[in-house]
Amino acid sequence: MTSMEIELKQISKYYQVPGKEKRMVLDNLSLKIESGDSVAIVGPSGSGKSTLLNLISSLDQANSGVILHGEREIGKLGEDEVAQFRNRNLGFIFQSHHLLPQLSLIENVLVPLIPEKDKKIKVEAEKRAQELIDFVGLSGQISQLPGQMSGGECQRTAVVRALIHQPGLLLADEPTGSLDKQSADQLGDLLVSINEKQKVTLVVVTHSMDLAKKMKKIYKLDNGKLSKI
Ligand SMILES: Nc1ncnc2c1ncn2[C@@H]1O[C@H](COP(=O)(O)OP(=O)(O)OP(=O)(O)O)[C@@H](O)[C@H]1O
Repeated sequence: MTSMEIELKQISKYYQVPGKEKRMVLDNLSLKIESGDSVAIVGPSGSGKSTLLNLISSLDQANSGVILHGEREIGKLGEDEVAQFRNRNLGFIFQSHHLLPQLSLIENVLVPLIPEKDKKIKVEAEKRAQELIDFVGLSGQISQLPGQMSGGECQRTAVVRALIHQPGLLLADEPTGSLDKQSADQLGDLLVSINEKQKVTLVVVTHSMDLAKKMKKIYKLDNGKLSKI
């Protein structure tokens, strides 16, 4: 997989809670993210950052507009196709690492391969897992359980898990939100080197300007609109 270009054309998204007025969250918004770019989305709480990420990742659908991943228009794919597209092309990192507590580091990293039937793909991914674990500096800890690792180490493990299928796009929602300053700084640097060396486009939603500043571009989301800062 090579890094992916993403384009959002005139996207609008509103929520309609019964008995309440329609709430416009994203208002006719356009954005082009070039292949291999690293982009931070910042903005006040409730401005729609996670909503935007959910649309890019096809977990949610816009009310109007078009989202392109390379040549592919996400809104035109059927449910199964979208799920397959997500599995094969996208990697996700969240504020919480979501590792399974009863599994070791290496077992957690290999979880996304459980449904994989193709032996060759599986073997290649297992080899890649080892290389990625080396890359994030955790090769000495592959047998440890999440409870025996620090928050930063768990989050780095989650990064490896997100990269196991060689996604073209890595999406991170507040990836440093639960880390102390030093671990947050380390994780930010790791995301930057992954963007540069693993050929993956990176989109990070964050409240942290320290993290945002590590990305090549920063956009602020406010009142449904994006502006470059
Ligand atoms: N499923 C939903 N139904 C109704 N309203 C929603 C839904 N999801 C989000 N919202 C509303 O949409 C707005 C944007 O939410 P979103 O979570 O995208 O903001 P955010 O910028 O990520 O916030 P934060 O920084 O606090 O995580 C908020 O006002 C929120 O209450």
